[in-house]
Order: sequence, then structure tokens, then C-alpha cells
Amino acid sequence: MARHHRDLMFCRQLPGIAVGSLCKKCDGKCVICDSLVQPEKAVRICDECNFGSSQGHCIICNGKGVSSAYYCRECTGLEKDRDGCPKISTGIRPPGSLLKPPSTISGLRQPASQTANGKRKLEEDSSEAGARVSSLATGRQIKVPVPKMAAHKVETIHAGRRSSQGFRVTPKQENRPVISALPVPTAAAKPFTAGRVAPKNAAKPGAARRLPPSRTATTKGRANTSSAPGAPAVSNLPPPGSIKRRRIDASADTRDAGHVPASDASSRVHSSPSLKIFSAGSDDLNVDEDEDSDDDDDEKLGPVPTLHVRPDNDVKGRLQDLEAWSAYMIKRLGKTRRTKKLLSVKLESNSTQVTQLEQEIAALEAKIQDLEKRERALQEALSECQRQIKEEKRRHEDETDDQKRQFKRMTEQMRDDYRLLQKANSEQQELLEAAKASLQAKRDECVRLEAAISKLTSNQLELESTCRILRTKLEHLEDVLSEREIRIAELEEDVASCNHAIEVLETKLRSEETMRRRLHNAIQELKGNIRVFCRVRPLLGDEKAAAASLPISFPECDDNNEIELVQSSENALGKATSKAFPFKFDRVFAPDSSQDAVFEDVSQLIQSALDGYPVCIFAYGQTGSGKTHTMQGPDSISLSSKDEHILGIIPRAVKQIYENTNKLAERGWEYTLEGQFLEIYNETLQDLLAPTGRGAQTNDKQAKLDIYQDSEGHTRVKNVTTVKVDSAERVHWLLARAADNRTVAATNCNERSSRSHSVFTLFLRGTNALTGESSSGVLNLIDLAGSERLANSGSSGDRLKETQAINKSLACLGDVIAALAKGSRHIPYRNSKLTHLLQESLGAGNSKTLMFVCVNPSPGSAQESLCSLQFATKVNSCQIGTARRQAA
Ligand SMILES: Nc1ncnc2c1ncn2[C@@H]1O[C@H](COP(=O)(O)OP(=O)(O)OP(=O)(O)O)[C@@H](O)[C@H]1O
Repeated sequence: MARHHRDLMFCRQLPGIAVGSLCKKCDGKCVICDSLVQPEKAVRICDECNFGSSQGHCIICNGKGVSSAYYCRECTGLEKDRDGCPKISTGIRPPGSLLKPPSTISGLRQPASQTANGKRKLEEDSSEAGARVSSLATGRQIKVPVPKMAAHKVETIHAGRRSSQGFRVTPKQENRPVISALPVPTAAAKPFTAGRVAPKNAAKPGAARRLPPSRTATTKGRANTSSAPGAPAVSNLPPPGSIKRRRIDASADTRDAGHVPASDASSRVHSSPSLKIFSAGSDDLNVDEDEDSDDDDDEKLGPVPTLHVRPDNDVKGRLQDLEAWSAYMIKRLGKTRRTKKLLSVKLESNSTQVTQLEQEIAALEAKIQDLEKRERALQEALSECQRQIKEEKRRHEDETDDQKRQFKRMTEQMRDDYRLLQKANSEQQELLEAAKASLQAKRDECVRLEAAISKLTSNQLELESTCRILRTKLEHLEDVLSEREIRIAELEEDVASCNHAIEVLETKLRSEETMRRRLHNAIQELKGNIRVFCRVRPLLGDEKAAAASLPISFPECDDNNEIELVQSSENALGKATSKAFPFKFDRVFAPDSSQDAVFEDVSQLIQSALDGYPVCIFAYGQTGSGKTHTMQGPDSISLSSKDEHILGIIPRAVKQIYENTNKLAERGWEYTLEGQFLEIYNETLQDLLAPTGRGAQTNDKQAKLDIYQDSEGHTRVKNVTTVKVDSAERVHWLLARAADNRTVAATNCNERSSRSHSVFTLFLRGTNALTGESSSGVLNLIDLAGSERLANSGSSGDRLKETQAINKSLACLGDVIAALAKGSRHIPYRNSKLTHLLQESLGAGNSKTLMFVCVNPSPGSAQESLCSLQFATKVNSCQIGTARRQAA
């Protein structure tokens, strides 16, 4: 295989050289033309052929020319060495001394090693050379080996002169170093050039062209092909145009052989230009090497007879010409036969040479095959080495990468470790500092503890002494304890006896409670089951201006139960007269009476309700006389404890009931309290505790709120809202809701005039598990509507209807009380909703009724006050139930 790294480089202008890579030593310049060469235009030659090497062999003779083959760079032509090889002095073939590379020169031995392209080129050239030789020899496609020993025979041919071997350069080829070659006497023979393309440099004067040695051997005497058709003509490197083209055809041969048809001869006779052409062609067919003999022959043959133009009647002349021409042709035929013999001899000699050339070619082919095998082996070895190198390189790179990665990982690991160590070190430092501080603190604490221990030691001594004292005391106390235990046992016996006594006492208490209830009821009955309290409110606002002329007075008495109203009037004579109306009730409360004082006398009736009696307390009086104030309290009822002193009867009654139920619980009583709040407005019952207020459900409730008596004879209201009252706060909520729902309308008499009766009913059901007793009391607390007269009220329209309804119900109440007082068998309870609802509280045998008649002390209300007091006196005179009021 060629060592391309040492290749030299030629540009493509040098023909027949394989294309390859650039030489790394020549800087990309053509060694021939010294110009910069493009890679695609570059050709190469391996250094196996030592082309251009100063110490190498001649590229033409492939070393056969020994080391003396040199080329001179400045040499414009080839100089022959003693072996006939061209010489160069520098080893680099000069641009002007273009030589055909070995691979393109047929007949030369190929170099020992070449590239594949060169090898193919060599094969082509070899085959081409063989073909050419064979075509030259026989015109058939056979290979003719070039004589090996003649390979180095090179001669320089100078333009325009004849060589010693007799080669001739045509005048047209004077400027080109070409070698003339004889054409093969066949129709297919073509001129043969020294290369595929003649290099440009070859046109330089003096440029040399190497000729195959066989040429020199075979071109000694260039024979005329027409006279020696079988003579070998070995000339495989004729440059284009270097050979004078000749038309060699069968007719020419025939003419040369003297077989000219008569007609042709006739035409020649009659056409001298044709004869001239023929003659000229005969001259052209003469071979240079035979020129001397030809000259001799011409001398022997004599001059060519001339064909004269004769008239047709000059038969004699014409016959002379034909005889002369016939004699000349006979001579020439003899000469041709001699030449044929000579060429036959030469043909035999050349055949022998051809055989030798074939043998050499076979040897060369064998050698080529051997070289190819070596080349393949070397290529395989080279590829194996390259593969191993690549593999080794890749493995090395992999190992290097692995080591790098490992080193990187180790470095990172070490850095991480270093950081961790630094961190741990800092932490250890901090811990050490903390430990030092802790140690110092511990030391300080040890000092303190030592001091404390010493102190404790002294204390321990003191404590031991104290302990001894205490032990002594303990022994004493143990003695005391034993005495006490004895005492405790005695006391426990006393406690047991006391418990027994307590049980006895409790039993006695319960019986006494029952007794108390009976006695209380008896007292209440003795006081009268229907009682009347009179309360006079203080003057308000502008009323205070008339404080000096009040019509009401309170006579001095121990029982505070008298009141006197003086009515002033004029008689028919216009004389002012006054009349005093004294009244006496169960109790009369002056304007300065407090709510507490009022409730103190009422509380006994509340206890009766708790004891299971029906109790009814209602307030009667004109509008603005203080009924609502007495029953409920001021307009805005507050739950704060500071407002408790102004609370009315209802909240106080509930509070008392709760307090008493708690006390009675100790005696086995359990109570359930339920309340309801009704309003009678225009003789219609309305539920003041309805969830959504009175306005929205008034009509529905009116249809549903019916008064009836249950199986036990208690008066009940159907569909009324009953609220379980389990706390005092619940009672306040109940009253607030009722106040919101209550119908209030302004009138001329009172800025806060209540135009309906409100009835608060509290059902008290109690059971005593110890005694088996039970009670069912009802407490009705009623705030009646204002009782003003129609003439004074000034009402009209709806207000007039309200007033009429109110007065009617109050009149019915009066009628019921009067009937009760008379002891009538029929009590008109059902004349009004009010009396019907209070039936149980007004007429039952053991019911207790308390009426508050409220009085406005102002002079303007004297007449209404008088009416109210008279109505109250009427009620006060009634007897209800078993007890009769003890009249004074
Ligand atoms: N004993 C009293 N001490 C102080 N103020 C009182 C007293 N009695 C009533 N008043 C005041 O007199 C005004 C009228 O009282 P109240 O509303 O209770 O009259 P009434 O009879 O209920 O009127 P109506 O029939 O229109 O409901 C209220 O402002 C009330 O605060």
C-alpha cells in the first residue's frame, strides 16, 4: 500500500495521475507548475515510485536506472545519464521537463506500490499498451508484452531533426517532443499518442518525451506498410498529430501489388491528377528507414515514366508511354517482392519479441496480483491497527472520563465532607462554649449548693430539735386525738339522734306546712276573698301646679284604709258648694307609697296561688291613673337589679313564686310554671305571646282563641300560646314581648293610653313526693283598660268604639261582682270576654280576688276618680266564696 503521507502532489494538468489528497509537505502547490492547487484538482503519486526523490530511482525505469537518475529543476530538457535515463538534480521534476508518470507509460514496469487509483490506472495502461501492441502487430485484440530490458531505453527527440535511429518528426510537430510511429497496415489502425492528453508543458521547446525501448528496436527501419503489411510497428506513445495520417486501404495495397485494374489504369492514364495523388501517396507510404534503399531502387527503377497527353490518333506515342509505364511497374513489382521477404523476416523476429513481451506481461500481472495481496493484507492490518487505536483511544477516553467523573465526585464529596466538618466543628465549638458556660454555672451552683448545704445542715439540726419537740407534741396530740375520737363517737351518736329528731321535725314541718296553708287560706278568707286596694298616684308634670287644691285627702287612721274625695260644685243659686265622699277599702296607698309597700300586702295572695288557690288581681281606674305602673312597673322594664324597686306586681310575683318554690323544694315540693298572656281588645281575645306578633295572625288567632272550661272545671283558652316559665329572665322576656304586642293608642286623656285589657295568667302545679300532696293554683294579673267616661274622653270613630267596648266589659265586670254580692244563682260571666275569662277567679268558692282601684289625684280627674271609688266600694262590699269579708 502506498504511503500517502509522503505523496507528492501534482495538479490535474498532469495526465493519468490519480486524484488524491493534498501533500502536507508542499503547502498545496503543484510540484510541476508551482501553482496553488485545489484539492479536487490535485493528483498524487506515492513515494514508492520515489518520484522526484533526490535519492530515489528514476520514475521511468523504476530504479533500473540506478541512483544516477537525476532531474534538474532548472533543466528544461532531459539529460541522459550513462544508462540513457533522464537526469534531475533536485529530485523534483522541473515544470518544463514533463514526464509521463510510470502508471501512464505503457511498456514500463509498474511501481512496487501504488494507490488503488494508480493501480487501476496501471491496469488500464497495461491493457491499453498490450492492446496497442497487439493492434500494431496483428490488428487483433491480443496482449503483447513489452520487452522488459528495453524499458529504460529513452531517447530525446529534437524537433525538426532526424534521430540517429531514423525517426522523423514532421514539420508540424517541431514544437512538440513527439515520436512518430508507424501506422499499422490495417483499416482500424489509428495514430497513437504518448499519453491520453498531451500536457501543455510538453509543448515547450526541448521538452523530452521518453520512448519505449521497443520503439527503438523496432523503428530501426521504418517500413512502408504497403510493402510490408506484416511488419511489427511498435510505437505506443505517438503524440497526437505526430504521425502523419495515411489512408491505407485495400485499393492502395492492390495498387502497390500491381493489381491495378485496367479501368483504374485507364483512368489514371487519362487523369494525371489521380496519378499524381497516387504517386504522392506512394511517397507517403515510404518508410524513412527505407529511404536509402528506396533511393537505390529509384535509381534502379529509373525515373517514373511520364504519361503525356497525346492526341487520340497518336497511337504510337501512347503505346510508348504504356510500354515505359509497364516496364516501370515490372521493376517496382520486383522491388516489392524483395521488401516483402525482408518484412517477413522482421515479422518473425517481432513475433518472437511479442512472445517475450507477453511473458513479461504475465510476470508483471503475477507480480501485480502479489502486490495486491500484500496491499490488501497491509490495508487489513492498517484498518485493524486503526480500529485497535480507535478502540484503545475510546477506551482510554472512557477511562479518562470515568476518572474525571470519579475525581469530580470525590472532589464534591470531599467538599461536602469539608463543609460538614466545618459545620460540625462550629457546632462543636458552640457546644464547647455552651458546655463551658454550663460548667461555670454548675460550678457557681455548686458553690451556692455548698453554702445551702451548710445552711441546711444547720437547719437540719434545728429541725431535728424541732422534730423532737414536735414528736413530744404529737404524742400529746395523739392522746388528745384519742380523747377526741371518743368524743366524736359520742357526738355521732348525738348526730344520729339529732337526725332522727330532724326527720321528726321535718315531718312535723310538712304537716305544719299543710297546716300553714290552711291557716293562711283561712286568714285570707278572713280578710275577704275579694279585697279592694286603693292607690293614688302622684301628680305628674303640669298636674303638680294644682297640688294645693287636690280633691283627695287621706284621713288619719291606723289601718291606712280611708280616703276622702271632695267634689266642689255650684248649686242652682250659683253658690259654690262642696261635698265630701269618704271611702274605706282594705288598704289605701297614698301617692308616696312605693312598689315594695304595695307588693308587701299583695304577696300573701301570691302565696295563696302557690298553695293552689285561684287568685285574681286586677287594676281598675281611669286612663293614666297608674294601673300599668302598679301591675307591671314603669314603661320600660329593665332587668338590672338596680331597677328592681320600681318593678310592678307581675315581675315581683313571679320572683316570689320562684323563691318560694325553691324553699318548698326542701320540703318535697316540685312546681311547674306555665304562663300565657292574652289581650281583650274590642271584645276580642288576642295572644300577646304569639311568635310573630299580633298583627300578622290576629284574625287566625281570633278564630282559634276560644274560652272553655276543662274537665276539672278550670277556665282555659284554646290555642293560646303557653310558655314554660323556668326562670325569672324568662318572665321578663315574656312581659317584654307582650308589651310590644299590646295595643296602644293615644287619646286625649293619656299620652300612653292602653285601650285593651291584658290578662297575664300563670299556672302553678306542684307535687310533694314525700307527702303525696299536690296543688294547682292559677294567678291572674289583669291590667284593665281605662275606665274614662265617653263625655270626658272626647273619643270618636275607632277610639269611641274602643271606649264603648271597654266600658261595656267593665260594666259586665261590675254586674258579675254585683251578682256575686247578691248571691244570685246566675252570674253573668259570659256577658263579656273579660268576665268569662275571669270566671274561675271571680266566682269559685275558694278564689281570691284583689282589685286595685287607681286614682288620679289631679282636680281635673276628680269626677272620674269619684266614679272609680264608687265602683271599688261596690266591689268591696261583695262576698265571694266561703269567707266573707269582715266588714269594719
Ligand atoms: N305610683 C306612681 N308613682 C309614679 N308614677 C306613676 C305612678 N302611677 C302612675 N304613674 C305614672 O303615671 C303615668 C300613667 O300611668 P299608667 O300608664 O300606669 O296609667 P294607666 O292607668 O295604666 O293608663 P291606661 O289606662 O291608659 O293604661 C305613667 O307615666 C306612670 O309612670
